[in-house]
Amino acid sequence: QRRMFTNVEMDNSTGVAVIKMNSPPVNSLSLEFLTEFAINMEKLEMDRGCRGVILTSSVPRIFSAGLDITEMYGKTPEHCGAFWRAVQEMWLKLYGSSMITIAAINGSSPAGGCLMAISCDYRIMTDYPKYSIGLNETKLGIVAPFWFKDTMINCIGNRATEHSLQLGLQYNPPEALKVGLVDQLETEDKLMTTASSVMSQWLAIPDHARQITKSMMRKPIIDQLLRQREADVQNFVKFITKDSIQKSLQMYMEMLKQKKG
Ligand SMILES: CCCCCCCCCCC/C=C/C(=O)SCCNC(=O)CCNC(=O)[C@H](O)C(C)(C)COP(=O)(O)OP(=O)(O)OC[C@H]1O[C@@H](n2cnc3c(N)ncnc32)[C@H](O)[C@@H]1OP(=O)(O)O
Repeated sequence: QRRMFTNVEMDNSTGVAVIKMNSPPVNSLSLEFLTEFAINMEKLEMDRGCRGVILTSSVPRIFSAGLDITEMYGKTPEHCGAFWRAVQEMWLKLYGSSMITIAAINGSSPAGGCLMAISCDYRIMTDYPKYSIGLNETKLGIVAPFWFKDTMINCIGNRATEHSLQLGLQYNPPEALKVGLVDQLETEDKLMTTASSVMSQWLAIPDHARQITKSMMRKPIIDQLLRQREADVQNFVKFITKDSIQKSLQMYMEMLKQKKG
C-alpha cells in the first residue's frame, strides 16, 4: 500500500484546502513526498471550487526539515536527476499557483522547508523561540540555486538575501518577522484560526485581479527556470555527485546524528 505523506482537507463551504505535511520524524522532502505534493497541488489547481490553500504540518515542532539529504547522498546520477526534477516541480506548482497560498509555519523550517514557506503568498509562524527558519544551504557546504535565491529576494530583498544566504542564517520567529521572512507571529493555539482569518481577507479580492498581479510578480523567475529546466537538473547532478560535496553531506548527516546522541 502506498504511503501518504500529506493529508488534504478541502472545505467546500469556504473553497479553502488545508494541506498538512505528515511524514515523521521531520517532514523531509523525499522524491515520493515531493511527487505526491505536486500531484495534490495540481488536483487543487484543477478544482474550480478551490481558491486557497493553507500549508502546515502535522509533525510536532517541525514544519519541514527541507530536502531529504538521503536522496542526495550515495545515489546514482539518474536518481539525483529524478529527485531534482521533483524539487523543481514542487516549486513550480507552489510558487506558480493561481490559488491563495498561506504557510502556517508550526515548527522549524530550514532550507527546502523555508523554500516552501517563501513560495507561499503569506507566512504566519508560531512564536516559539526554539523554532527557526532560513536557507542554510551554505552550512551544509552546498549552494542554493538561483530560483531558491530569487524566491528569497522577492520575499526579503536583495541585501538581506545576500547576507542570509552567504551565512546560511536561520532566524528565530522574532528575527524572521523583523527581516520580513514571515509576515506575522502567532501562538500555537491560534495559528490555524489566524491563518483562516487572513485567508478570508485575501478571498475578498477578486480572483482574476489577484492572480494576474501574482503572475506578474513571479513569472520572470518561473520562466527563467522553465527555459533552462534540464540544464538546471544537469547542473545539480554534476554538483551534488562531486566527491567533495558528497563528503560535506556525509559529515553533515553525521553531525545530525551526533547531536542526537
Ligand atoms: C554552482 C551552483 C550549482 C547549484 C546546484 C544545486 C546545489 C544543491 C542545492 C540543494 C538545496 C538543498 C536544500 C535542502 O533542503 S538540504 C536539507 C537541509 N536541511 C537541514 O539542514 C535540516 C537538518 N535537520 C535539522 O536541522 C533537524 O533535524 C531539525 C531542526 C529539522 C529537527 O531537529 P530534531 O532534533 O527534532 O530531529 P533530529 O535532528 O534528531 O532528526 C530526526 C531524524 O531525522 C533526520 N533528518 C533530519 N533532517 C533531515 C533531512 N533534511 N534529510 C534527511 N534526514 C533528516 C535526522 O538525521 C534524524 O535521523 P535518525 O533518527 O536516523 O538519527
